[in-house]
Amino acid sequence: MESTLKALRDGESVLDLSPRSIVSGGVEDVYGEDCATEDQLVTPWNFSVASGYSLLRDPQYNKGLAFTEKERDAHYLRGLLPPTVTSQTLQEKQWINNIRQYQVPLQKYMAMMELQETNERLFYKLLVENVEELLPVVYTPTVGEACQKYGSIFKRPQGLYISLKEKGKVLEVLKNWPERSIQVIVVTDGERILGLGDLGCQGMGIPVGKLALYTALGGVRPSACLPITIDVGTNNEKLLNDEFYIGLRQKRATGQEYSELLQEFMTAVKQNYGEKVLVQFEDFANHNAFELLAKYGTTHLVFNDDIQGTASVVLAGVVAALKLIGGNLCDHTFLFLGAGEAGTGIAELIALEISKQTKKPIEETRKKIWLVDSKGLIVSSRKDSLQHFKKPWAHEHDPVDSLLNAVKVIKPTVLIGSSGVGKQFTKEVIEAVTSINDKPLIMALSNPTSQSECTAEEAYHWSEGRAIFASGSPFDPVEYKGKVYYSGQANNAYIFPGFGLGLVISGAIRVHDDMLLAASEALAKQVSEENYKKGLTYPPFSDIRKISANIAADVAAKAYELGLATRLPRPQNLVKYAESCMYSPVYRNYR
Ligand SMILES: NC(=O)C1=CN([C@@H]2O[C@H](COP(=O)(O)OP(=O)(O)OC[C@H]3O[C@@H](n4cnc5c(N)ncnc54)[C@H](OP(=O)(O)O)[C@@H]3O)[C@@H](O)[C@H]2O)C=CC1
Ligand SMILES: CC(=O)C(=O)O
Ligand SMILES: [Mg+2]
Repeated sequence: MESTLKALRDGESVLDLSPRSIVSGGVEDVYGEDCATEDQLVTPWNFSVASGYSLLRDPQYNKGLAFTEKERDAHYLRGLLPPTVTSQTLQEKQWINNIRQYQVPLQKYMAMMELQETNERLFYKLLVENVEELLPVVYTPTVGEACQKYGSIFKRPQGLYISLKEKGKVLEVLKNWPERSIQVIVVTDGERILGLGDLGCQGMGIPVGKLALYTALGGVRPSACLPITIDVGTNNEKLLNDEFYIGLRQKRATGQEYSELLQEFMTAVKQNYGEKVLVQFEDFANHNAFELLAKYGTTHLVFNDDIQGTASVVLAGVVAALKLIGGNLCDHTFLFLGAGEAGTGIAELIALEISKQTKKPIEETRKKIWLVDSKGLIVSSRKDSLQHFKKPWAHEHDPVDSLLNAVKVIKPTVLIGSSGVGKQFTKEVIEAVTSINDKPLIMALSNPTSQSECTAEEAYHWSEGRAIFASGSPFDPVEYKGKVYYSGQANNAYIFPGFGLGLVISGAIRVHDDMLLAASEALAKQVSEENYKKGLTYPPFSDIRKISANIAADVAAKAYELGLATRLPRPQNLVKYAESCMYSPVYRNYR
């Protein structure tokens, strides 16, 4: 046995070693796995060059039946594949046919994950070319269900898990990841997964899904993307008692223990990947999210998707909607249900944009924006007990206990849902906002679909077809009184892939609010007359690669303008440059 292992190590041929009977019965295998008794140690052998069998099992290089005759000869694939040679296009057709046969969304999700794990380029080609159909599968709403059931559907690990057990060893853990040149990290601690709450370690579905979109929608190479889940425990009793739960079985660590792990993580990230790696915080609970962004925003290239990406996408949708609802941004009155990351993040960016447009101080422009939280309208008499991120929105007003009453007294022209709680835009609420406006702009941002403040059907029916509606998770077109209504998807997926690409291609070292405004403007500009005619305030996702290239170009331009870009000299045509940097999932030929 030892001689066999030595031969393998030394690269000698072991193919002539015929299996021999051994004393304990059975047949000796050359790797020593099967013949070892359970208490003996075995060596987990692997080959370092992807060829033959290992090439077929390498998701980065596998092409399945699309390996050419020449490649089959050159890479020891003869006999490992049936004789047919197919094209990537035919494989795509086969996969989409198969996926369409699954009735259950979670089965579609699992099939897509299986493809990602076995043939990465085919996965991305399928996703890029069927983006409107497959986005709801790999992303919201289905990813929400996948996270809830992550433990029971778990097959192979994806991404990197950093738990409290790794405290003091985070740099070593990062070094276990097979790729060295990482450009984008999406990290969660699983405490606020969509509107589904604390899913602990099972939140991993979110960084994995977001990074799949970084590649498919924004063209960042998959090997440059690293999904990370930081596991500090969970307060979700159901998961703690679930035999299939994959995370630490303890209550969440908080305070110093939490911040020390995060500090170690952020330090290790910079040490391992350098100054220009983008860290996207995703689905942290708001009691950590704002603090992490403020703390690391000055020392790292960090971006909070829920606060900043959402703000940028919603501002774009509101600006685009002005063509349909009339007026300038400063003429509108905004009312939010939900004053957390998404709500206050959006509110602040709208106030900033109005301030820039009107040259009025932001303290002034905030006054047209009102927020309702679980305790009612945020007003000055509540100021002392409010979390810090709500305080700027505590305007002078009598207390108002409910959303419906807030609509009646504030008389908003724009109603935005960012509460994480479904069905809050009731018939009465939508009727009230419709009674004030000819065309009310209603955005139900909460994900997944089950948490949406209302459905598209409810918005159009209860407003008698007058609402301009967009939602965080997609809804099918709705027919009302013989007319078909199309709603847009107000989701940060429009922004973060292009935004991140812009940071990466310019070598930006910090994120600045003006970049968010630039991304927002770039997105709003992409809404065409044809989209407006359908009542849409976002362009279709089918154009997302072009949209992302435009967003990336404008974000990069802003980074150069602000002196935050390090990739010099600045490319002349940033759109073309962004496009040229984008990953294409078409198969490569192997020599
Ligand atoms: N479409 C998109 O692109 C995005 C959508 N989202 C979605 O937005 C939702 C919220 O996310 P986020 O802001 O990060 O969450 P947070 O937990 O930070 O904020 C939630 C807010 O909603 C309030 N709230 C909760 N329940 C009610 C209720 N019954 N009535 C009134 N207010 C209520 C909370 O009030 P209190 O403070 O009093 O507890 C809090 O202010 C999620 O569903 C998420 O999926 C988020 C990011 C992007
Ligand atoms: C879309 C998103 O980031 C969220 O719902 O949290
Ligand atoms: Mg999120």
